[in-house]
Amino acid sequence: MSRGTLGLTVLEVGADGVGVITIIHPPVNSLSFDVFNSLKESFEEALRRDDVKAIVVTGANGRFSGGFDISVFGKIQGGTVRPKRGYVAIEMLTDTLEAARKPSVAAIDGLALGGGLEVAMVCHARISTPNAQLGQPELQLGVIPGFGGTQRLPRLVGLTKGLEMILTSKPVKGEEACSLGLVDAVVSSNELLNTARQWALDILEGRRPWVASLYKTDKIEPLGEAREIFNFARSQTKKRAPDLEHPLVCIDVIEEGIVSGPRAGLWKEAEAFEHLVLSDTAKSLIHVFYAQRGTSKVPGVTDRGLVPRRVKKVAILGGGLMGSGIATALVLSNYPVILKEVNEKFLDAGVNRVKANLQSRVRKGQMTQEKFEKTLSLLKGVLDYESFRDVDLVIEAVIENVSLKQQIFADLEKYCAPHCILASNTSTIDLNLIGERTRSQDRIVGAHFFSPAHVMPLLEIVRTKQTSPQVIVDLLDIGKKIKKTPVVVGNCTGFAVNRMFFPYTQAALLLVEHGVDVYQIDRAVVKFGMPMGPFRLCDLVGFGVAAATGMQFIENFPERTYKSLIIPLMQEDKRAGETTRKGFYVYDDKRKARPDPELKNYIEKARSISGVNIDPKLVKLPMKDIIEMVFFPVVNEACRVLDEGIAVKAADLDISAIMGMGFPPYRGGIMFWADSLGSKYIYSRLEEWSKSYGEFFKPCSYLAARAAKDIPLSVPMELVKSRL
Ligand SMILES: C[C@H](O)CC(=O)SCCNC(=O)CCNC(=O)[C@H](O)C(C)(C)COP(=O)(O)OP(=O)(O)OC[C@H]1O[C@@H](n2cnc3c(N)ncnc32)[C@H](O)[C@@H]1OP(=O)(O)O
Repeated sequence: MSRGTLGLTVLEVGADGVGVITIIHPPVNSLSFDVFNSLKESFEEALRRDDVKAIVVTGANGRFSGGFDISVFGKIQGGTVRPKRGYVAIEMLTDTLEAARKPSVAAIDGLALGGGLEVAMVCHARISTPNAQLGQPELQLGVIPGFGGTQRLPRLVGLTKGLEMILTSKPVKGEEACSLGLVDAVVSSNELLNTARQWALDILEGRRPWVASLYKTDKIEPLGEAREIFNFARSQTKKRAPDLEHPLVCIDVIEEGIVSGPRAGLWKEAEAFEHLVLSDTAKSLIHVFYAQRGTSKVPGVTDRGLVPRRVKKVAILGGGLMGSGIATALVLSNYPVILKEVNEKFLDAGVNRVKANLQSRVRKGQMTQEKFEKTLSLLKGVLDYESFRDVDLVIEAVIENVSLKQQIFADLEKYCAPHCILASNTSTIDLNLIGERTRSQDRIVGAHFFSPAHVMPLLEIVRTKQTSPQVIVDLLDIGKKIKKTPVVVGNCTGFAVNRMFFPYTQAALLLVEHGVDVYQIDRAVVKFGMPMGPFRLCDLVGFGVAAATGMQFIENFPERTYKSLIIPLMQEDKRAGETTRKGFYVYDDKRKARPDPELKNYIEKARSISGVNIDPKLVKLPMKDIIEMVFFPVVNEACRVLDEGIAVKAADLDISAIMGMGFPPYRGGIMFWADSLGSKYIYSRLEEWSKSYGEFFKPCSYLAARAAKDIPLSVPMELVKSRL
């Protein structure tokens, strides 16, 4: 047995002559250097000992391994750890484990991801359970598989599938892995170890093949064909992620192995990995990995030892777009749901929306007909509150009308059990106001979903000063169960995401009125990595929604509102965005957007009414400046949100921006990106623009204070106080 502080492996030798090496590093058995060193020692011991004839590698507590220990990336980036090139991939895995004179079999339960799968692939066979997940998700972290995965996976499953698995980062489950040739047999968890032991002995005695996957060639196409596959993958990758370097490097590395042989491929992989791990993209994506997990750690709430209560049944009020989307998300995660509407017609429409959402999954092959029936049977439509007595959570998703919501919450208090959580999906109305006519303030909470609610990954959990920590812990748990990333925020107009969205749209409108081309802004923003520009998004959301949300901000934050007339003028002409086929763009039958030459008339009219002149400096504004003028006001607002305590930490705003606004994850989120540019720089730019274009750009006091001492925006306040 070898021990390390960051995990270890244990070798146990059975009477059958099989040495079982177990990776132990909770919670996911990640592979730190301690684990690797211990793995090498355990292996060498197994090879030395005469009572060991064959080896099985497995992971403790039903998880093979979640891959290389991601926390080590930070140490490599910080220069405190400098791994020797090729040490793990070549010296250890290839020349010690794969080349061993005793056969080894990987017994995979739970997870074999990244480095975990790479360890499994150097074994001479793999047995997995049906639910095991096997994959190479490294590209999601801005790196490539670095322990031989680029070479072995394509040799086991074929080039096309290997490229697909690596480029999409999507894992496959046991059965599929078996049909692809990635694993050799699928058995239940109970049978896993015994089957793997026997398999290892069978290899030893020649009853099963002894395969070194690095040298397999039977699934690799002839060179000409392989090159075509690589070129196709390159062109698809460039289309999907034009700004990212690492997916293309990954294709080059795989190709090197096919063209020059797998050992050359391993060396190229090692070299590329070393370079990529230090890239800004990897730093950003690794930050996002931790930030995403950090959203469910809320000081004063999740550190009290509270256990989430079991939510057995949920009721939803309102079967509109939001209500039906939320219902879909819940039934998809096996929650029985009651959907309440005010009359049969609306109820039918609501239920049909849920049905359509589920049917679209069946059409896309993501759900069987049988599962569809079963999932839909979890939904029950009702017209009154009678069946609300045994629900544990209600989510109100009716129209944004204060008195209606107040009435609903007063009714809920009468009909629901005292423990039932009373949540509202409001995106604008103060929760204190909504609960004014109840005495249930401690169980009133916001559950703000984003449309379409069954697709968008973010859930804002909005707490008031009275919301009990238990209710927040319960909602965090439900959020995770329905596969959302929950972010806990304070109660204010717009919460975190809409607070950031508002200046984004406003800045874009301000620029247009001062002379920047609408389409140039959208192009710059898309080039920056957003899924679409602010104007295309306005068209998609519809001017009605955009204007209604805008009004909330104008009322609440008048001093920093830029009042553009472009949208109201278009609305006067019955242009409302994509639904009317005319907005900032015009749309054809297939909803394809084209620039509209008539748009300039509205812009000119808006300018003349508001007395705004074209600024020659802005007419040919470079891309970089467009991005800064659109996003620095967002940074400014994010600073206010943090300063007011609406968000708990900067990383939560990074996740809110990525999942709620579509901010490019490879830039690490809004605050992470801002810190890469520096608070001083952002402050000086905003200050300069506020002189030319008004209060809208005025840097807030949080930003000013940080800039004065050049302190990063994301450093927590407690750590900053002494420096300010
Ligand atoms: C050279 C090599 O090719 C490079 C690599 O191997 S890179 C690593 C590749 N592996 C990955 O990308 C897997 C990343 N992990 C995951 O996707 C998910 O954590 C998982 C599917 C393994 C488990 O998911 P889930 O059960 O929901 O638990 P989750 O909350 O995500 O993780 C549990 C804890 O394990 C940690 N963790 C997960 N994977 C980790 C890893 N590879 N390294 C270090 N910590 C890890 C998480 O940070 C979290 O810590 P916390 O409790 O302190 O917040």
